[in-house]
Amino acid sequence: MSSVDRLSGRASGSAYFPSGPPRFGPGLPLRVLLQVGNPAARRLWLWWGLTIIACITLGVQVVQSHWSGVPLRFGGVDFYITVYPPLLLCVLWTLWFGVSWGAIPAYCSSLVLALYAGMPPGWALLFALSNPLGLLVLGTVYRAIRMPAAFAGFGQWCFFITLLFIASVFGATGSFIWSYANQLDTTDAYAIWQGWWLGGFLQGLLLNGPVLLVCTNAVMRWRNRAYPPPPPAMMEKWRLLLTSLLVIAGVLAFLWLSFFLSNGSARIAHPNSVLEWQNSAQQLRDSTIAVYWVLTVLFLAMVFLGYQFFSHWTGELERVAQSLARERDLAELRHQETELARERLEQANQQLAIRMVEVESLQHQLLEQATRDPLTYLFNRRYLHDTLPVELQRAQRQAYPVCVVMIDLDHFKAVNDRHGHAVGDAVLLALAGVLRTGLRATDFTARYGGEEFCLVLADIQPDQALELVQQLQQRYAGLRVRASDGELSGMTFSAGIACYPLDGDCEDALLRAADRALYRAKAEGRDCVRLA
Ligand SMILES: Nc1nc2c(ncn2[C@@H]2O[C@H](COP(=O)(O)OP(=O)(O)OP(=O)(O)O)[C@@H](O)[C@H]2O)c(=O)[nH]1
Repeated sequence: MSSVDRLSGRASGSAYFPSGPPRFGPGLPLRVLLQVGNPAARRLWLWWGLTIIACITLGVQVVQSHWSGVPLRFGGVDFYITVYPPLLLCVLWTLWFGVSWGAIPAYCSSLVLALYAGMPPGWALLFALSNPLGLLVLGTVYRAIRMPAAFAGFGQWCFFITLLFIASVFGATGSFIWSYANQLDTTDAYAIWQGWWLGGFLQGLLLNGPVLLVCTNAVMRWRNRAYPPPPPAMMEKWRLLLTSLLVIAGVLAFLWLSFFLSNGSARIAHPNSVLEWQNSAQQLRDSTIAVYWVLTVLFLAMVFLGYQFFSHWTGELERVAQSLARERDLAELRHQETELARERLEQANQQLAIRMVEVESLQHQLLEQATRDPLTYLFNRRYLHDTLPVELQRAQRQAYPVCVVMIDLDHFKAVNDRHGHAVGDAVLLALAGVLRTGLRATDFTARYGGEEFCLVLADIQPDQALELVQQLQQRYAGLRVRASDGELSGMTFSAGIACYPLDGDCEDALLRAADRALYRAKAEGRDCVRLA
């Protein structure tokens, strides 16, 4: 049974006792008898009604047959054993279904019995309370402690015997009312009282005991099936308080009633004779001592029961507290672990995001390095070879011309030789600037070799391309590049133009055609542009 079930309070038989045989829980309320449509309620009506009738009949039979106080000699001492069959049935109903189920038949039978025996109605109403008082103690304590219903094991039998003894003593207080109402003398009163509680105790032990042993489990299972018990509630606390108060009240009432009625009996029996009065007084003293002995035993039994009760409850509470603490610790641990895992995951995610940015940047750098010329930062030859075929396919699909222009600087070696490589680089950078800014967004420039450049001009006619390249030549010629001994100016380049699809329909053919045109431009004096 989980703590959730405990907290939600769902009916589950016994939340504090997750497994094992059924236990005595709260009594079945009498109002279940109102559910007339319920077959279980009809069965209860039948059996309970029969019980009430049987109790009344048997009660009357007790008076008719003079069963109260059957003498029994044991160890030289006379005992009087009262046989009271209704109590047998009432004990069973009390334990199996609740105090009301046993107390009502017990009250009815005692009342009818007393009236039948001629007791005045006022006394009869009081007298009939004695057996229900004993049953109340029996049933309430059993339910408050929630004893197992199995009646197996030494401890449970000790508990049953002890409680049965107390219940019998309480139940026997009626004997004093009986003696007083029938004006019996003190000796008879104590004999009846003794027989009454001893008889109740013995018949409970010898006759109820075996029935309880054999039938309780089955009856409780039937009851739990027909009426699922509610979960244990804090109500048990006031049940405990009520039980304790009842026990104390019962003892006080017992003391008061016994001495009061005994004195009354003695006076009634010997109104004139002093000697007999003294004898009666002596008997009263002896009897008082006997009563104190009983009370001592009663007290010890209560201590035993109290100890059982508190050890049971403190044990249960400790177990529940420990289990809750364990669950709480476990939950805290799980929470901490989850938090830790969440933090680690967050850190890992952050690291991953940083790495992703780094990888993306590296990829970008690699792509740049792979496709750009490091000096001029124009595209390189590899990019040209990757892109030109794609551009030609697009031109083919959309049917527009593409011009490929090969540019080669004139006498560039002389620049290097005369001014040094740094100035040569500056010249290359200056031309790259002219090419980058002089073309449309759809065109691109690649550095083809050392001082060779290749332009790819989309959707342009050869004469337009010629015009464009000549403009570039003019801008290049107008550049001023700083050199060690002044400025370089009037620089020139030669160019050859090949056009798709006129001069070739693939990259190789176009490049070769443009190269040939360039060669012609060089051969024809440089600083000029030739069409393939
Ligand atoms: N500064 C510099 N020089 C380069 C670079 N790449 C190639 N060169 C030089 O470019 C020169 C090319 O010389 P040539 O092939 O003889 O051509 P040219 O001197 O321009 O003569 P023509 O092309 O016939 O007009 C060589 O001196 C190379 O060293 C570079 O990145 N930087």
